[in-house]
Amino acid sequence: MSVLAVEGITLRLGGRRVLGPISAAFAPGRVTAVLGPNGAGKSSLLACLAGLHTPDEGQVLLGGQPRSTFALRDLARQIGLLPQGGDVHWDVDVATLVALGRYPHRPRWGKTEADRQAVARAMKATDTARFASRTMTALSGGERARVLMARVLAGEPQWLLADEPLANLDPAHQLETLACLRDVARGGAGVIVVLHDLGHALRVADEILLLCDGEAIAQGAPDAVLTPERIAATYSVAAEIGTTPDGERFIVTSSMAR
Ligand SMILES: Nc1ncnc2c1ncn2[C@@H]1O[C@H](COP(=O)(O)OP(=O)(O)OP(=O)(O)O)[C@@H](O)[C@H]1O
Repeated sequence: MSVLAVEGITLRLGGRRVLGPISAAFAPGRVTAVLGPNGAGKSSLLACLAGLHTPDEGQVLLGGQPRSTFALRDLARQIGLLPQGGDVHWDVDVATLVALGRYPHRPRWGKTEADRQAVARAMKATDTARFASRTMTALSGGERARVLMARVLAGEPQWLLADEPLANLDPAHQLETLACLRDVARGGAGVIVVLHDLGHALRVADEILLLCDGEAIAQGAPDAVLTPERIAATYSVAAEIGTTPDGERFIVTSSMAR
C-alpha cells in the first residue's frame, strides 16, 4: 500500500497561517501519533489529509499522486476520519449508524455479506454490539464516542485518521481503543492518531510527529522524539520517563520549577 504524505503544505484560517509549511510522510502498517500543545495544528493537519481543508500551498499525496486526482468515492474508501469531538444528535440506532461507515463500499442496492461482517467486527472491536438497537441520543458520551469509532472502523479504510479518539473514554476503553488502533495497523492500514496523553503515545505509536505553532518540530521513533528536554521546550512541563517492571513505558509530567 502507498504512502500518505503532505508536501510543503500551508493552511490559513481566519486570515492567519495556522499550519506549515510542513512536510511529512506516513507509512502504512504503522501507528503515527500526532502530538503538540493546544492550537499546534494537529486537527488542521488531519483535516488537510482527509480533504476537509484544502491547503493554500503544497499538496497532499496518496501513493505519490495528488489527492485531488482521486475520485471522491475512492478517497472515501481509502481514508476514514474520526473527527475531534464528533457527536450525533439525531435518533438513529447504533447499528444503522455504524453501517453508514460501509457506504463507500456498498453496491447501489442492499448490503453484502462483507458489509455485514465488517460492521460486526467494528462493533466487537469497540464493545458496542450490546447496544446495537439503542438510539445514539440514549447513550452516554463515552458510549457514543465508541460507536463513532465503530462507524469509521466499519469502512475498513486503508488510512485511519483519528482525532483524539480517547476523549470521554474510561481507562479500560482507552486501552482497548489503543489496542484496536494497533490491530488496525497490524492489518496493514496506516493509522494517524492525535493524542494528548504522552504516555499513551509512547506505548501505542511506532512513530511520533510533534507539532508546535503549526510546524513539525520532530518526527521519528517515540523515544527519540519524546525526550524530557523536548517535552519541556514544547509543553512547558517537566517530564520523567520510566519503565514499569512489566516493561511498559510511562511518562509523568509536573509543573516546571519557577
Ligand atoms: N475556523 C477557524 N478559523 C480561524 N482559526 C482557526 C479555525 N480553526 C482553527 N483555528 C486556529 O488554528 C490553530 C490550529 O488549530 P487546530 O484545531 O488545528 O489545533 P490542535 O493542535 O488540534 O489543537 P487542540 O489540541 O486544542 O485540539 C489554532 O490556533 C486555532 O485557533
